[in-house]
Amino acid sequence: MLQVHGLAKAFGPLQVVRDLGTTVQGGECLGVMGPNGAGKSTFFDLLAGVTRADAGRVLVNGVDVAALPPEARVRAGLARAFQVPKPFATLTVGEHLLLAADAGGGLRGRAAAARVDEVLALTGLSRLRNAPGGSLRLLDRKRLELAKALATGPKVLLLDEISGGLTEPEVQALVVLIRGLKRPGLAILWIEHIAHALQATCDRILMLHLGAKVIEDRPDVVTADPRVRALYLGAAAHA
Ligand SMILES: Nc1ncnc2c1ncn2[C@@H]1O[C@H](COP(=O)(O)OP(=O)(O)OP(=O)(O)O)[C@@H](O)[C@H]1O
Repeated sequence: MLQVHGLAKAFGPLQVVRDLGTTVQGGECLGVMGPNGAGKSTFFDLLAGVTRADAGRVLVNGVDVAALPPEARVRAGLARAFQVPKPFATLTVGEHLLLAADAGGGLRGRAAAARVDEVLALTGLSRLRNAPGGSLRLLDRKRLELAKALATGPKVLLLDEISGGLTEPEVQALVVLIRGLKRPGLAILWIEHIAHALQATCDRILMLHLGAKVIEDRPDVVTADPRVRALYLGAAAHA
């Protein structure tokens, strides 16, 4: 579903992403971890096309999207959900999703309405279909952020620290939701600092440090790896 080869980006003298590659199949979830400044957000920016890579290929279902602008990448099947959801205060939940199904998914009329119904059910938002965005509590704003990405009909879903700011029970609710999204036609990549959320959801974890891959393996293998433990303990010691 997603193949990344030789991705690289420097900001001036600072090499932020170095020769990064991975493959995420449909039905898989890849967790992305790393200390602050490791290059995680830049990695997603390069996938989504908001930052142009210096080198590398990004294939979505075999189609190289690396030269495309962000909106074309959404139409090619790449969708992203952000840490801080910013819904329109007066648009309803349903209206947000109709917009996403239209602008990002190219759907109109009954097809768009059917997509909205499906996504509302998947994300547990059916009861809030007519609620204005401004009235939602944080967890429901996170659900809406996810739902907007899903309404575009993605093949690859990028989750950018979407647990940020949630309480522990709310994180658990989000984990249940994301686990329920795993299906053959969808590859999920999830940047998160909350290790247990990734362990409960992801098939593999990719650990980044200074823009390069340290390890990519099963969650239990990654969390037991001495390099990973040193990185996180080191980060804690300097915090
Ligand atoms: N537009 C930019 N110009 C210059 N440097 C940048 C730019 N964007 C990011 N950086 C630098 O690139 C490095 C990686 O940043 P990035 O935000 O990708 O890390 P991160 O792993 O997502 O960190 P965090 O966990 O704190 O969000 C950092 O040193 C950052 O200061």
